[in-house]
Amino acid sequence: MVEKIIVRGGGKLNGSVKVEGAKNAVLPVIAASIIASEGKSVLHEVPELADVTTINQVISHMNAEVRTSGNTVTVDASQPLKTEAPFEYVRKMRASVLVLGPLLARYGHAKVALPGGCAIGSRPIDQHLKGFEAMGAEVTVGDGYIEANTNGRLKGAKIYMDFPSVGATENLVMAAALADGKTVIENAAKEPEIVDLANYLNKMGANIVGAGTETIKIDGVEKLHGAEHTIIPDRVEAGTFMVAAAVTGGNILLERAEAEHLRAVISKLEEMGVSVEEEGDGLRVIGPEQLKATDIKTMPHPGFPTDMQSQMMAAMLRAEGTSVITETVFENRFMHVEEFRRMNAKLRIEGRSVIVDGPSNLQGAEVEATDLRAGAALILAGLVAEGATRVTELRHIDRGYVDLAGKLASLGADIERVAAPKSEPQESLSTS
Ligand SMILES: CC(=O)N[C@H]1[C@@H](OP(=O)(O)OP(=O)(O)OC[C@H]2O[C@@H](n3ccc(=O)[nH]c3=O)[C@H](O)[C@@H]2O)O[C@H](CO)[C@@H](O)[C@@H]1O
Ligand SMILES: C=C(OP(=O)(O)O)C(=O)O
Repeated sequence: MVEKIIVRGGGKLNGSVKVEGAKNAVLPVIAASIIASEGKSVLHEVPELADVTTINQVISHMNAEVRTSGNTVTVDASQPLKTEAPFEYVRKMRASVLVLGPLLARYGHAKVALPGGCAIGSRPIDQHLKGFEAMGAEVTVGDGYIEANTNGRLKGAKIYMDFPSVGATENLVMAAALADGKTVIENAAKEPEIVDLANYLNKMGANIVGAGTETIKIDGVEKLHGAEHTIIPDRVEAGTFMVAAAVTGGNILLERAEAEHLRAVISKLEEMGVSVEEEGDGLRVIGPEQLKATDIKTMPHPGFPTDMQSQMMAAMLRAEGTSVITETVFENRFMHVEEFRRMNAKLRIEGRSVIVDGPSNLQGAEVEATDLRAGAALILAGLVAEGATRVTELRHIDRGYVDLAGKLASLGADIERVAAPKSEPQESLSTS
């Protein structure tokens, strides 16, 4: 069914929202669950997202048994698995490539469709493949597939990553967990989701130290077993609701939000005049009457996260003065700028930066979610625009947000998700 979200700008948002388990933590954790040759894994706080359905389909296709009950997912991968992930899944979700490391480590073979480019850039996976090769795998790319093979176990290796890639770090940590000997990954990504994955793997019997720092050391073991694990809260979902409070001058309690994971976002919001205080197991966020301008540069963790760039741009549109936002992680993550312009936003792209002349007098318009965070950012702008904003291409938003419209409505937003008339063009399926 083709749907759209209609949001009408107006009041301040008030109330509380529970933060879901993190999309970017649960995807590698479910991928990692297929390494276990014994026992089941029981995963808690698994968000009901389209991407979670996709990764579950990928591993079910390989013969893993996946059971979902509310926010708990049980994975039994103890039976022999197929070692291939076809294009029909990888085109829906690039994170499907995270099964490469576990399959290669457990079976010495993996064949995964090559992910294409996507709305935010070309996103190569050379750092993943370079690491597998350093561990002794032979990697070939052809006919739209990546195929990796090794004779016997992978070998522990010293790997220097040219850039602290999140996905490459995850793939290599999973592969190294079952390798013969010690692996040291230098210039590793330090994101909280890497720490969550390492904690889960250690519960499965792995021997990983240093996750969350730039050097991760892994002593390979011969086999891993299923384990019970609770997924960390989603810092990007939390950050998105923080911006909702900021732009509307609202007062929102984010239950289960983890301040430690959100340092950069919190300090930038504070510079803009937003109050953020720890309360209970979460964060209370209070927006000011008038936001102030600020400058932001996206960086690998603990720098400012690229996944919050477009939402912060929405906040800058409401801020007094000139803000500059610079994207250094992805080559092309400004597709939302044109959509904001349709809403009468005053902003321009200069190279890798966007200059925002605030505050803009935002007006509702028909806009397209060009990627999942861009979609969220357009809704945030719609919360403070005059009239109705209609956001289409919701499949992107559904990849990463559980019932975003429903949660905002529960905080007092005038927002609804409706079926679009049949005469409108059907959504096409493209690489995410
Ligand atoms: C499922 C998941 O967790 N997705 C997150 C993950 O994506 P993902 O793991 O794809 O992001 P990476 O950290 O790998 O990519 C960052 C940059 O490095 C480049 N690169 C990456 C790998 C490689 O082999 N070669 C290469 O050139 C990419 O094109 C990109 O420009 O981290 C990103 C950066 O925080 C987030 O925006 C995504 O939400
Ligand atoms: C870019 C994102 O995700 P993915 O890497 O899954 O495309 C995101 O979560 O903002």
